Amino acid sequence: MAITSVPPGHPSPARAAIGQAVAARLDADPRMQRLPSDAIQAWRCPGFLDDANCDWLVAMIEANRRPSTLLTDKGTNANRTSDSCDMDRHADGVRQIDEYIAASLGIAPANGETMQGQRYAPAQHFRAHHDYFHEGESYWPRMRATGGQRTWTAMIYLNDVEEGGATWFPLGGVRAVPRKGMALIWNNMAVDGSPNTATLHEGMPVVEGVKYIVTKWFREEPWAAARA
Ligand SMILES: O=C(O)CCC(=O)C(=O)O
Ligand SMILES: [Fe+2]
Repeated sequence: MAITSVPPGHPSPARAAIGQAVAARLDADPRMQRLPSDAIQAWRCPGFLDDANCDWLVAMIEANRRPSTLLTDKGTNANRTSDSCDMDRHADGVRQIDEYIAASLGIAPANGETMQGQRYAPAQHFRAHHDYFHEGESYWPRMRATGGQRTWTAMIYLNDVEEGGATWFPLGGVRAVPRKGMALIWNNMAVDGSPNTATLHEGMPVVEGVKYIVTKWFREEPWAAARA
């Protein structure tokens, strides 16, 4: 996930096929709005999750949050200053939301990593990064063996933020402003199935208020921890 100058990975027909199938499904879903970009495939979906489920997830994040960690050879936690928590995928409520997100993308729930909750207080942010794994970094063999690349990301904003906290793709030309219940969904791969460097994105600093989100990262294959 660190930003390096070496190519982050290679083309992959399997990932290209996943990208095509999910994009076609989202384009056919009247709830989804494709975001204009030549460089990345991204959709927003206002009202994806209802208020009661958003409030329930916020309460879970409040109960379980701890300072965020990052998977990288170079980064430090200064890159991600929010609090995070893993949502228990087996818990009643989380499982249904997991399945709802997976069904919306048309990806098997088993390919989804554990849903992550995040809370950003004023000035907290998630600096520019890619969600895919850099295949040159030391963690890659371990990731390849446990589900492979992160292909798609689905994020849900759980509240309205007074000011700040937008998700910005500076190379993709996309900026999403948090709205309670809105989903932001994007393909981390390019059309040829290689990691798309233009998916670089950041969670901009919250200026006023608190920002809550949940993120689902989907692997190209079933995620090892979910196979058990
Ligand atoms: O907080 C945001 O808007 C971005 C979060 C993000 O990039 C992630 O969870 O991977
Ligand atoms: Fe991200």
